[in-house]
Parts: sequence; structure tokens; C-alpha cells
Amino acid sequence: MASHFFKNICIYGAGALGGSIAAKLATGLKGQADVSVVARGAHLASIREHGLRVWEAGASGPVEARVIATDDPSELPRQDLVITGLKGHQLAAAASGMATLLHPGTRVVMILNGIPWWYFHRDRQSSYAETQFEELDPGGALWRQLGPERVIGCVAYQGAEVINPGEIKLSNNGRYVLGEPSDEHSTDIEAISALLTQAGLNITISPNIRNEIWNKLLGNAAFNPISALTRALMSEIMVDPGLSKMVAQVMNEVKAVGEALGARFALSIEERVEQSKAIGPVRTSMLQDLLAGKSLEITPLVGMVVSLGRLAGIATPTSETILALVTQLDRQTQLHGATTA
Ligand SMILES: NC(=O)C1=CN([C@@H]2O[C@H](COP(=O)(O)OP(=O)(O)OC[C@H]3O[C@@H](n4cnc5c(N)ncnc54)[C@H](OP(=O)(O)O)[C@@H]3O)[C@@H](O)[C@H]2O)C=CC1
Ligand SMILES: CC(C)(CO)C(=O)C(=O)O
Repeated sequence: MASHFFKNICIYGAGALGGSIAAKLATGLKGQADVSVVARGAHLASIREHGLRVWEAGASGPVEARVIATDDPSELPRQDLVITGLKGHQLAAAASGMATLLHPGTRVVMILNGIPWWYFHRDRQSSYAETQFEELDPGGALWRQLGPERVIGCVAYQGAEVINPGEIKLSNNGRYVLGEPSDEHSTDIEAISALLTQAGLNITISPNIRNEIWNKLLGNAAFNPISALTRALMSEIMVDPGLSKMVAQVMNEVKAVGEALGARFALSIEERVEQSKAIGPVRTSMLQDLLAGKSLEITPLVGMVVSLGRLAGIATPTSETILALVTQLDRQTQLHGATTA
């Protein structure tokens, strides 16, 4: 589909992950492509003035990268590749902006935690193929204006945080898993993987991106909302007997729903819980957003476990309780700010 000559590359939503990837592309491709970002507010102003500053894990200083930066995508030329770094609940509002960047061959790599809006596109194993979700994509704006056929799924194993406007800190070396919704090993995905690898990113191509999504969701459906509700780091959650039990309960629900929809899990829940104990003092992205007074990525991470559970006939009582609590927390934070919520 794409030309495999990526002259114009835009990172739409240059936050923690998007911004760090934009910096890698701008420095690693050494001028071979025009790298632009769509950002907003103080973050955009700082990127324009000072460039992106990215602290690699353990580095003594930031890497600086100059990129074309705007909050108005219609100022940019049509793009050969768009990489989205928006949160799942921010995508629909950006659908028309993203659509202005597309030409017939543009592919869109979507870095997301949780169940994405395109989940059932070309899911040939499922009786739900092409089912759309109003709660992820109100009015079908993404489906219509972007088109699920452009999407390449991306699951990120990279801890990252915007620590100041224009400045991003990475907490590990990170890796990214790409996959076509059709699970095909296409020439597009091969070319995009090669490009991102050339820029210095650790990329693998998955033969089953939905499995990757579910395996990652085990952690995010549990840790992200529990950390927002308690303001605890992942390590603090895991040493609390009540909270670590709740983590295991959510993970069991996610696994049951995923398996009912055909997903395979690499580890048992006991093994996954043990693995989580080793992660350390990480502040999840949902806790970061809460502390910054931002709205929370609830639907893709928690709401969809409950919705897909209903679809598949699997009970998800712990996730339902957490969903109600974290939804109210988000509502109160948006009304009164994070400190009084
Ligand atoms: N951070 C992490 O460690 C990890 C995150 N993930 C997942 O990756 C995805 C991206 O997360 P992350 O990088 O943390 O997200 P961030 O919140 O750091 O970045 C999103 C950026 O997009 C901006 N944005 C939102 N809407 C628009 C818009 N309409 N126009 C321009 N800019 C916009 C946001 O601005 P503003 O701040 O003003 O809203 C923010 O700068 C999420 O699904 C997340 O769950 C996965 C693994 C780890
Ligand atoms: C916690 C972490 C880094 C890994 O599960 C994550 O994915 C998030 O913060 O959203």
C-alpha cells in the first residue's frame, strides 16, 4: 500500500512515547525524512523553541532533536507515515486533523494500550469481524475518516514520562511490537519496521497483534486504574496484600475475556503476578495523567474489558467495580482538579 519511501513522517501526539520516537527518527534517520510532530500547549511552545529533549534511561543528559512542530496538521504536507502517540480516549477528537495528513498510501501506526477502536478489523477468526465500538470511536469518526485498513497496531513496552514541557524521560530501553490487523507479514510492515529499526528503536513484528494487546492489557487493566485510585507506584501495589490480590483478580478476568475471544496468553496469572513484582517503582501513565489533572484513558483499558466480557458472556465483577470507581475519580478530577479529588 505505502510507497516504502518515507519522505514525510508525522508523529501525531508527541507526548511521552510519541515525542521520544519523533526525536529518535529526527536524529537516527539523519535528515533522510522530514519528521514533524503535532503537539499542543506549553509542550508545543517548548518543542518549537528548544527542540525535543529526551533523557534515555540512565543517561547523564538529554538528547536534543529539532523537528517541525505544529498544532495545526493542515499546515503539514500529506504524509507517507503517521505514528500516533495519543491516548486512546483522545483519538476520536483528532480524527479530522489526522485525516488531513493522509494520501491514498499513508499507513498509520497506532501506539496504544488497551483495546483499540479497530480491534475486530480483519479478525478472520472471530464471529465479530468488523464490529465497531461506539465508546471507543463515537459516531465512527476514526473508522470513516482514517479507515481501519490503514492501521498498523503497536504495543509499547517502554516506560516514558513528559517531565517538563518539551522534555521526556525514558525509564528503560524499551521495545515496540508491530502487527497488521490481518496478521499478515506485509511489505508495508516490513518496511516500517526496517525504518524504525534504522532510527534506533527496538522493533519486532508480531504474527498475532491481538495476542500482544491482550498480554499487555493484563498489566494495564489492573495497575493503571488501581494506581490512579490509590496513587501508589506499581511496587507499592505489589507489596500490599489486598491490592496485589485485586491485581490477580483483574488479570484473571482479562484472561478469561481474551481467551473467549480467541487470544492466547504467554504466562499463567501466577507467573504474570510474579513478573509484575519485579517491575519496581513505576508510576503508570494513568497515575501521571491524574496527577497532571488530565482526563484518564479508562475506556480502552478498563471499560472494554467489561464491554467485551458482556459480548463474550464472561463476568468481570472486579473490573466493573474498578470501572465505576475510576470513572467517578476522573469526573471529580475534571470538575475540581486532582488535589481535591
Ligand atoms: N507513557 C508510558 O510509559 C506508556 C504509555 N503507553 C500507551 O501509549 C499511548 C500513548 O501514551 P503516552 O505517550 O504516555 O501519552 P501522552 O499523554 O504522554 O501523550 C499524548 C500527547 O498527545 C497530545 N494530544 C492529545 N490530543 C491532541 C490533539 N488533538 N492535538 C495535539 N496533541 C494532542 C497530548 O497533549 P496533552 O498533554 O495536552 O493532552 C500529549 O502531549 C497510550 O495509549 C498509553 O497508554 C504504553 C506503554 C507505556
Ligand atoms: C505501567 C506501564 C509502563 C507498563 O505496564 C504502562 O504501560 C503504563 O504506564 O501505561
